[in-house]
Amino acid sequence: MNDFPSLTVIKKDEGFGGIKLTNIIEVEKVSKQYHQREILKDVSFTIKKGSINGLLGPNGAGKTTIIRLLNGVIEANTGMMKVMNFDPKLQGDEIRKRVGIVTESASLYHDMTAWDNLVFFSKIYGHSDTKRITHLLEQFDMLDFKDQLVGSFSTGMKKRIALAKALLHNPNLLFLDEPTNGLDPEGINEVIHYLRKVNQEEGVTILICSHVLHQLETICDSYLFLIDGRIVENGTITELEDKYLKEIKLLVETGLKPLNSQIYKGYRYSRRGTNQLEFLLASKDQITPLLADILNESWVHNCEITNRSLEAIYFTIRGGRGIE
Ligand SMILES: Nc1ncnc2c1ncn2[C@@H]1O[C@H](COP(=O)(O)OP(=O)(O)OP(=O)(O)O)[C@@H](O)[C@H]1O
Repeated sequence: MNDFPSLTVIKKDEGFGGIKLTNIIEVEKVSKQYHQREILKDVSFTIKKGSINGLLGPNGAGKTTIIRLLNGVIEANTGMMKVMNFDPKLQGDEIRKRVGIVTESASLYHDMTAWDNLVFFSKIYGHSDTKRITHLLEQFDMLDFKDQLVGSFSTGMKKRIALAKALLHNPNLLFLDEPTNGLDPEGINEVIHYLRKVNQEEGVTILICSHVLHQLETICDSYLFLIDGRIVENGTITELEDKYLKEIKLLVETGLKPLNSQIYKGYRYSRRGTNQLEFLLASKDQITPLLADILNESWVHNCEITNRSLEAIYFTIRGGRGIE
């Protein structure tokens, strides 16, 4: 445990976009029990500074427990954790000063205006700064609504104010617990848009807990899969695809009419619509030669890999059992 790596050491590995990144969170062999029941088992992972990460797993997997441990709200039974080089067991206050949290309930006062809520919480945080509040309301396109009661807002607007609240004290790290729950597709896209903005413009590292996989696909750099209190897999989507996507399903919109109803030039396919053929390929390397062959004979208007989703990968990891 004493050889736990220091955050000040630049790691050999390259980060996202080729930039060298340090780890902002390091977790090693952590377990947590409640009343002799093991909730987290031998959990180890790292989170790189500046990245957006999905902590994915079904209800009861232990996601919220991990967030609470990282914030020093509860203590691990065994193992080692470092958050920004602080030990949550001993230096929870230091961590909480530098971390923003958005929980499902958002904890806003519904009978107060957006502005008054943010002023109230910034005073509690000891960061009473109206410029920061105005900036955040602008960032989340809520300045025009600052004098309205939070209780009158849509779920999406409340989420935006909850995000602003979590960012009042300029945190380095943001934890989000099920941030898209209760939102319609438009609201989900909005939250994802704002999270990306916060990550890019303020350099905030983000850890998102969710059991809804497809919503996170467009935003996360890296994923952790937590099942029954264990991290069963982690990596970027490319790493996970390389490991788990053993067969590619390629849907091609084309005028091609192969003579054989099952095989075209050695590639297995099935017809999905008048101008749609779905090919089964052994790897991505077969896509270019297949398309070149088709284009020799006919037109192609579109093509897409249909089984590369995070959900498909999750099902492979989990052996076909559903996440929700
Ligand atoms: N204070 C507690 N005392 C006893 N058991 C607890 C306590 N907190 C959580 N648990 C149990 O630990 C397990 C993991 O809970 P946790 O809330 O971390 O899961 P989760 O992955 O966040 O689930 P969800 O997606 O439903 O929020 C659950 O079985 C839960 O009942």
